Amino acid sequence: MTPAPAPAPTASGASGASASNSPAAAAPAPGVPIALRGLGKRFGDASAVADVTLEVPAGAFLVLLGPSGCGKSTTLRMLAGLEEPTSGTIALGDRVVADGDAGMHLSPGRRGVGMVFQGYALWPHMTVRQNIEWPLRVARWSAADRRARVAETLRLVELEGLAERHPAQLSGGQQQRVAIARTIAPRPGVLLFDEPLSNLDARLRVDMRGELVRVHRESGATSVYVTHDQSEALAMATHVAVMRAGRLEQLGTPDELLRAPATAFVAEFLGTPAAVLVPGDGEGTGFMPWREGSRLGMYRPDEVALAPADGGELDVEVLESAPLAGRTVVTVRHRGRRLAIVTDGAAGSSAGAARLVLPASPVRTFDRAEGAR
Ligand SMILES: Nc1ncnc2c1ncn2[C@@H]1O[C@H](COP(=O)(O)OP(=O)(O)OP(=O)(O)O)[C@@H](O)[C@H]1O
Repeated sequence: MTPAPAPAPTASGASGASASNSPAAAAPAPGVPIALRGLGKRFGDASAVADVTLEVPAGAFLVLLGPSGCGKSTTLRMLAGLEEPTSGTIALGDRVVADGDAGMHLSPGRRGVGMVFQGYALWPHMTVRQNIEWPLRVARWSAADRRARVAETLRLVELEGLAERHPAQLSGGQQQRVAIARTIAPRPGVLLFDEPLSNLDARLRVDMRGELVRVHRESGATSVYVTHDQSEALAMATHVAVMRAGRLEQLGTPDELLRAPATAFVAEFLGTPAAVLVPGDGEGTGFMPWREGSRLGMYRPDEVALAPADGGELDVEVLESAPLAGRTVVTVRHRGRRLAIVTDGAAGSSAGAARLVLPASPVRTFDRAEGAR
């Protein structure tokens, strides 16, 4: 990935008395590139994040993705300034905001970051307008600048008609939008999101994804978004950092991760359904599926087929079939591993013993021991 040229870092909205009375208050804040170098966090003897190095350009939408406990939230909290790294550095634009080795740590208010939490707490006694205006008052924006920015932010989140309501008079999704508006109002150069959609119902979650990405783009900020939901990550991200046990497993665009996963873990974590991984030995057309093999061959779920009678090379047990956009996802078990393949029509939907036909060679192979790390 080629980082975009770095724009001059902003003194940035959130803390800027400089924004007050200034025409600059009406200009979009440029996002800043984010660079983590050897970032680590220990809690006593336990390592929550270890040696994470990554860089994204200004305006990126970076998603931190991984299973529960892999260190996503801790990484985000270090970016926000809510946790101090125990090693490594965080740079926002040209500014190093935390250095774990040197014990240097800028407070959250001095970083130019805005954060949207899962449990967004709006002030219940304030109207929507007053809630959004609050951080601008704290940052000492002038009354005229505040009025203009609140109107602009209300338009951006499409809440113009609800400005005089109180939070209790809003739906969950509308409250979430107020929380987002309040965060982006001071024009932070970096927006941080910690599973902000997890309290919403499934339908609203999908609608809000699109809205969040639009708000991100129009705000001009660089965003970092934590989720364990891979479909959310793939739908929203310009860059995905897959984390595992505190470490960065792979950084790439959604397309790169799906086409060229660096590890078996990434291949199995991403995709609907995920790639089919089969133990065996050899490479390319020489790859032979074999139970004791030291490698894992990766195949695309729609290139593996159920074999006609007497055909096929891989004994499996069909567990279930489910429709997916006019095709069928067949879930099978092979030597204790659940695999899902995609077939046309409703073929092979009956449960029981079956065989699979594999393409002539796997897309790629992984070291099996590494995959099981
Ligand atoms: N304040 C703390 N004190 C001790 N250990 C902590 C603390 N915060 C997090 N951890 C540990 O650090 C590891 C990473 O936690 P973190 O919350 O970053 O994971 P996560 O990927 O965000 O998980 P989830 O998706 O479940 O929120 C976990 O093992 C967790 O128990």
